[in-house]
Amino acid sequence: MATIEVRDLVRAYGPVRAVDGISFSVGDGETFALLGPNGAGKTTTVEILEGYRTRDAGTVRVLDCDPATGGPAYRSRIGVVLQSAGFEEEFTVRELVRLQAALYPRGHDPDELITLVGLAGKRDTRVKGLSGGQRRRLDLALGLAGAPEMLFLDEPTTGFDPAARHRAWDLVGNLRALGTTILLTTHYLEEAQRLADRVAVMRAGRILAIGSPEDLRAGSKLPTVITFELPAAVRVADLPALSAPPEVAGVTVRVTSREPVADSWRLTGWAVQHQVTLPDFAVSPPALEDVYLALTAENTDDRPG
Ligand SMILES: Nc1ncnc2c1ncn2[C@@H]1O[C@H](COP(=O)(O)OP(=O)(O)OP(=O)(O)O)[C@@H](O)[C@H]1O
Repeated sequence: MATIEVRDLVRAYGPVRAVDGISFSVGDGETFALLGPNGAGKTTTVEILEGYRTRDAGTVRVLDCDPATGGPAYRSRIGVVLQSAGFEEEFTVRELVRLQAALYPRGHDPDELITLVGLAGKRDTRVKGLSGGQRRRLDLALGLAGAPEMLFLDEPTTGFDPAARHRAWDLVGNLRALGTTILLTTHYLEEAQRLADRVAVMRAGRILAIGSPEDLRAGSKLPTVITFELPAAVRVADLPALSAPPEVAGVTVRVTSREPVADSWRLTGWAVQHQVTLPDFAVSPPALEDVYLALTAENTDDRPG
């Protein structure tokens, strides 16, 4: 069953078609990421699904409701974590989470939630005393306070330090394991690769590609790259013939390989035979980030504005 169904969605701001006829669906319990450069139309799409922005054309169903007409009853079933929520600076973390949870018929226990997002030590701290990353964690706690059936996360880890980001990923992973459907926007491709079952890459209001990160990587036809350090006693000309000529930068050799298995075998077999080591030997298939960069670079943005 689909939790989100979007068909031919259009939203324009004057001459700018911010969302230009997109269609996608998100299954029950699925984590789905919208990716794309600044101005691609992600936030506009998400705000329409949340019921906070009107659409010009197309159909939208979320949790079997039309967000445009669902009103407070619809919004009490969804959780929204915005990029920059304005807080009442004088409230403490605990007071804010309690207030938020009290707005919902089946809100979470505030103390459990505060612990879940890693703010237990800041429970009684006023908002004005929180760091940027701690405020984002508070955003997350507030978005979850109503025990939502569906969660919208708009760039949830922007401004997090690496450890906090990993904790947030674990948290989203736990929510996902509990069956919460999650729609995520992010500029961190590693985050999408880590969290999302499927992603849609948007640009200029359109969806350029949609699928699981693995499907997009496999379908991209981008090459696997083999790298290693050239030992002092070895010249590039000594290396075996490969599917592509090696490129050398300093001591690093890079092969943009079309036959990664065969090239790895040729190189490692050659090294063993000649009793040399190839320091830092690595075979790197294309990452989601490579696919994203190739997709968004190929399609020029000719939209006015
Ligand atoms: N209120 C508005 N009035 C006029 N134009 C707008 C408005 N909101 C967004 N736009 C335009 O619509 C387009 C899509 O914007 P949107 O915020 O949806 O993109 P985004 O993909 O979320 O970008 P970002 O990654 O920067 O958050 C942009 O060209 C933007 O300038």
